[in-house]
Amino acid sequence: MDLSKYKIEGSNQVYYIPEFLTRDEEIYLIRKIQESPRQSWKELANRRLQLWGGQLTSKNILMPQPLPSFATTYPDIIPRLQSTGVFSASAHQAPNHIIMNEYLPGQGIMPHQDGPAYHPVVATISLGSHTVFHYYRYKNLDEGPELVSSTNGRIIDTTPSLSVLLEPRSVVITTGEYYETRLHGIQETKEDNFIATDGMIAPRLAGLDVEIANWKLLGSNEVKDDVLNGGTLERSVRYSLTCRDVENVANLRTLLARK
Ligand SMILES: O=C(O)CCC(=O)C(=O)O
Ligand SMILES: [Fe+2]
Repeated sequence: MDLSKYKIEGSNQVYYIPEFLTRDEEIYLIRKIQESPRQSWKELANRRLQLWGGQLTSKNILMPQPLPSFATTYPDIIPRLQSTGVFSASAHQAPNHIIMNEYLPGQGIMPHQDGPAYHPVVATISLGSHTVFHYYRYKNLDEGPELVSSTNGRIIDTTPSLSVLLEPRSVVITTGEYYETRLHGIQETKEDNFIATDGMIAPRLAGLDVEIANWKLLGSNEVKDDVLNGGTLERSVRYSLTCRDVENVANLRTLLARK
């Protein structure tokens, strides 16, 4: 697959592919998720999630479990992600782990980094609803006194450095410094309002007043019209599949050594 045409302008290491899954595949996956037993969910304070492919130990070793057939076979998400080439240098040349997050309207995820357990590539598939995904950078120590928020003692610049509108069925692939040195997050809002431009320059997200960096790559004409004409998109329930390759996987030898 020629990924270069999906590169988001202004990023050089983030790719956006609309319609990565078909509508039928999306409907099937959402049905499988909604049919899953209550105990397969992990409840967090402000959202819930499932782990597909196993749990990580405190030392970042994956205790592997088979991925469900609705990730490997129908739809064949794993081979499809492999065909993009972004996992060709990872330990298993394929994602072996998926975090499936559920977001109700008004739910989001605080700016964070994904950490060292994974090969530094993440593919995030959206189902059911759009969202707006922001990348943030840390401030340099010499940049201004307005200390707004921090993690690990470092100050996060609260103005996103890149903002991407994720349509249902799309995948966004984060690599390079966007994985290794930036943070990412989703704001807790029930709707997204856009500021129209003349169609020659990027439309903007109201409130934060940042550009929608992937506006030229959007797949749905309805979404594109809304975004370009200063419309509003209401969020509905979104399921996201965060697909990564965990480098260290437990085998019999590592299991015995743990004792
Ligand atoms: O749901 C998303 O789009 C992002 C999820 C995420 O960042 C994570 O699970 O680490
Ligand atoms: Fe993340």
